[in-house]
Amino acid sequence: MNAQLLDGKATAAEIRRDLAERVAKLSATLGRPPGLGTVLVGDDPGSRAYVAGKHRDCAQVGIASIRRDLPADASQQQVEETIDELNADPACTGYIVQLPLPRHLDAGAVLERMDPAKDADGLHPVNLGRLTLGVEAPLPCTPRGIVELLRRHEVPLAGARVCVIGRGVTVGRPIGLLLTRRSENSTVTLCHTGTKGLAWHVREADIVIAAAGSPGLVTKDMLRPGAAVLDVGITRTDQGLVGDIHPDAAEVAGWLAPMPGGVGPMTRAMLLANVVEAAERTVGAV
Ligand SMILES: Nc1nc2c(c(=O)[nH]1)N[C@@H](CN(C=O)c1ccc(C(=O)N[C@@H](CCC(=O)O)C(=O)O)cc1)CN2
Repeated sequence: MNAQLLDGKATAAEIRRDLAERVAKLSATLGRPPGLGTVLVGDDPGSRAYVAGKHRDCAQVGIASIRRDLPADASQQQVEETIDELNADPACTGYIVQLPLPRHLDAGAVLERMDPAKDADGLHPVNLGRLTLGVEAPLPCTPRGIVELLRRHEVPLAGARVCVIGRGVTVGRPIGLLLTRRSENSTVTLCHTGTKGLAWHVREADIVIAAAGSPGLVTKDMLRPGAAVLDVGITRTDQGLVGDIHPDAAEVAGWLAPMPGGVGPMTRAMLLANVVEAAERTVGAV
């Protein structure tokens, strides 16, 4: 079987073109462009690269960038002061705190201190609560990107059996909430390190979303032929970046979102969409 490519790079480029038009209109209405803030603590190369990518994307669609970089030994108080500053800054439409934070910091307390209306990542407890209740809220970027990618490639969602691997807060937990909404109507099994018989769960699934950070975890023998397979795992090795989906999976998958080029670019595009929508809300356009 030749898997159909779920091309996140091309899809994200389409989304950015649409967003650039909306940003131009918003900038005219507001008298200034919407602004995205980022808070980066420390010098993890991956996190630095993701933040740099976010600001490049902003420049491409006309969103202003506000960047706050703090040293790896920044205190909880310093980080929280930065949050207070962005909460109060009228030029900042929305912002994100790049995760993970260094271990000495209380990430939960940092996220909770954000103004939920400026939470461009949809990771504030209030917004995750709204998502749980089915009330409108900014959606976490990777899960939103996954749903958008599946929809735009017409992968059937209603009634689909979805196996999610990984229970992290940015992907695994919220993707189940999105896919089980009435509008998606999928049935989700959330697998994690305590799951017995992972291969059995994967084989039952029409859609497999691997976000475990375990290189090559899902192999072709585990998959139902024709399944849609999305690789969200990224592990940095001496050989480069490695995903959770073994390359041989392409032989049996019906659709494949590879790493790189699948879900990652969609994560970036959805962050821009969240900022644009937050700005549109301030002018009553949505
Ligand atoms: N505050 C947040 N922190 C983190 C998030 C998040 O959504 N919000 N997600 C990840 C990191 N991330 C964005 O922040 C992210 C990860 C990967 C990609 C991406 O485009 N990946 C490429 C491959 C990697 C590369 O080229 O370096 C791809 O898949 O094509 C974008 C954003 C954790 N932290």
